[in-house]
Amino acid sequence: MTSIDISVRGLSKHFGPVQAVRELSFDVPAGQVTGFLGPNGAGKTTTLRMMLGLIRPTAGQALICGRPYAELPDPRRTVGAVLEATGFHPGRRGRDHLRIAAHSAGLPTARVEEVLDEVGLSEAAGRTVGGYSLGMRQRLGLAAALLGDPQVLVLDEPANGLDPAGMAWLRELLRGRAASGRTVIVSSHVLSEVAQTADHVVILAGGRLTFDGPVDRLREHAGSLEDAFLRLTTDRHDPTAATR
Ligand SMILES: Nc1ncnc2c1ncn2[C@@H]1O[C@H](COP(=O)(O)OP(=O)(O)OP(=O)(O)O)[C@@H](O)[C@H]1O
Repeated sequence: MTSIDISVRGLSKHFGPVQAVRELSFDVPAGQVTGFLGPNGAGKTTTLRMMLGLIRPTAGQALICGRPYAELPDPRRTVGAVLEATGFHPGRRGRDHLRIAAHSAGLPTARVEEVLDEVGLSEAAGRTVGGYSLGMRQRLGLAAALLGDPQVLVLDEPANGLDPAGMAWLRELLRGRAASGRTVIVSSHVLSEVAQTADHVVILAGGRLTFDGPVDRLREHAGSLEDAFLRLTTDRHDPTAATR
């Protein structure tokens, strides 16, 4: 039986009158890449932030390895997350950013060179982050998330700023982690970006779940993946759309 590393149950979030996430329930299995998809404003980032305990749900809960994020005994080794490739000190070298992150998380600084190599930033590690491209900042964020070699990786739009070679590299890295039994959830508003990487897809529209199942089942919804995605994100009231 597949083990479940993240379970979301009845999760809702209102920001005043805005219903960002509505009664969302789904599981993220271990050993797979789960694509978390939906158009702009669908509620993806809000859901990921609730998973990571950064915002409080209006209702429901998200559990990681059976517990709310705040109750994980060793969160840095359990979950690595990249929500946005910002917040880096521009005058700090890439390597120093990771050393500080490792130190403050109680992780061995020896991991820094390993993750730099893993994300292809070893050569640029001595340069200050202010001179990094968006793609390089994405790689640095990912390196920080990998420091604790976590079981679960949560990535919000990690392909932003990556060139085609960078996308191919990211795909391989995520597939490799899933193949070693770890869990990856990766959000995107572009289906084609994750279709080749994901085994499992969760789609949101207007804060609601419209699809939850294997990528192959998504293909059965329409002639092409793009048609399926459009159908599932523009016709929110189709009662047959949400599948398990
Ligand atoms: N702090 C906030 N205050 C008020 N409204 C918010 C807040 N955060 C998100 N929202 C609203 O919640 C809805 C969902 O936003 P969210 O960022 O979760 O969507 P998303 O699917 O991640 O979109 P994108 O692909 O554009 O990043 C949007 O209508 C957004 O404007």
